Amino acid sequence: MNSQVIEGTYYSSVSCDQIKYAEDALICVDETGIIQRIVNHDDPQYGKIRRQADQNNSLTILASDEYLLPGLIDLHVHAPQWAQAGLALDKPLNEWLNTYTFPLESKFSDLNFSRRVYSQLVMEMVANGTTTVMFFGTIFNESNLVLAKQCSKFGLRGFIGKVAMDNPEQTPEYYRDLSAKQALLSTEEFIFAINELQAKNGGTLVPVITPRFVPSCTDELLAGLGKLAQKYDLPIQSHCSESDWEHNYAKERFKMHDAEVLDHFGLLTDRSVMAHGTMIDENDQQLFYKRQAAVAHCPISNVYFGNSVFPTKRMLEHGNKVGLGTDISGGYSPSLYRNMQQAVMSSQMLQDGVDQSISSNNRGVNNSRISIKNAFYLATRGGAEALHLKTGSIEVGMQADFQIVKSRLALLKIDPNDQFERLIYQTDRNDIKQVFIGGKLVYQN
Ligand SMILES: Nc1nc2[nH]cnc2c(=O)[nH]1
Repeated sequence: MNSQVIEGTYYSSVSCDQIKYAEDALICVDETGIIQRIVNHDDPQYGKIRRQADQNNSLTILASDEYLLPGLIDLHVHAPQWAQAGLALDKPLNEWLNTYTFPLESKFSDLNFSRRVYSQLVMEMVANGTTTVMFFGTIFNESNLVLAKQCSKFGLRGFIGKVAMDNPEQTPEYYRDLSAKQALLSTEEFIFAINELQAKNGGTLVPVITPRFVPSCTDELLAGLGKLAQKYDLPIQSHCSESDWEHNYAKERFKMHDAEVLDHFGLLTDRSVMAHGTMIDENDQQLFYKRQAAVAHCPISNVYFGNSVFPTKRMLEHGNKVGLGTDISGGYSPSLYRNMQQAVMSSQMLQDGVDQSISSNNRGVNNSRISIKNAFYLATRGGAEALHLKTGSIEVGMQADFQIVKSRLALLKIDPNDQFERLIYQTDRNDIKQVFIGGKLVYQN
């Protein structure tokens, strides 16, 4: 039984280079929120299915300048940092963390403050067409549960981590887990609490093992978190070789690269999503591939803190798993559209190089440019594959996570591929008319 039928033109990613497009299709969603059937205009059943849906009041008809797209998947968000999005991005990562970010995150022991920030953040993400998010919370479980409840309230699919950080040499006394043991206990309590909430509220709420990054954790904590991930078969998130500073820190402390350290402690698995990776080399890339671990590429944030451009094209060509992240608030924008645009722009700069005093032959890295289709893949299918979720594409059997986008300035008649490119470059929050998660309307503009 269809509980809902959407009639209109849709775009969906088929592979990293290919999109699917159909005009005036019927997207039929069953009562469990799964896409049950897609009926093309020339299908003999089209008229009958449309008529039935119309009679049942379950037909939504898109206007000729509206498009159905899959909901976007944000693989890297620091939820508490929404309160400072756009602040102090001229500082290097280490200074930004110590001067702005740790003091801010320490305020989330206040649950009223947490509620104010998280209700606005979750609403903002959904309004930007994002339907699944992998979040870092804070070290405070009660506050992390406020975030989880806000996700449930809006229906947002939330992967949420209690941040673990216990290294006295790299974290301030006012914002640190008391010990590795306490951080592990608190992580385990958080896993139980999220599982309970998920069982009660339904939707998708998943606890995530979250060592902040290698510098902020002791060996005991990293090892313990690796064991917890294995014991409960959970996703893992952290940062990996985000900047020169982080990359060199791992080399000094462990005589290894960040990726190898994470692997050594059992934190690089096929359920891992590691943010940034701007400094990873070919060996690290092979290791990610071998473990089937994903990278959350955060192109806006990388401009500020990355010290280099992530080699997206190289990773995709080697078959590595890659998705997209806003990295609020290393990235100032909650919009994955802004990040898709930036991913393409940054890749072009990697290809061309940026220092005009170097001859053009030697200035950049050949074959680095990605297309808007590649970027759309990262924000949809790539993210879903990283999280092992059946969402991110408009296909039978997938979750009905959708957005309806209104195209502006349709002044020219152009071909569907060009129209798609324009749509991804031009869309912003105001153009997103409706958002559905699991077939349920969760946002209306
Ligand atoms: N961008 C970013 N990198 C980090 N590395 C450790 N913590 C953080 C954080 O909050 N943001």
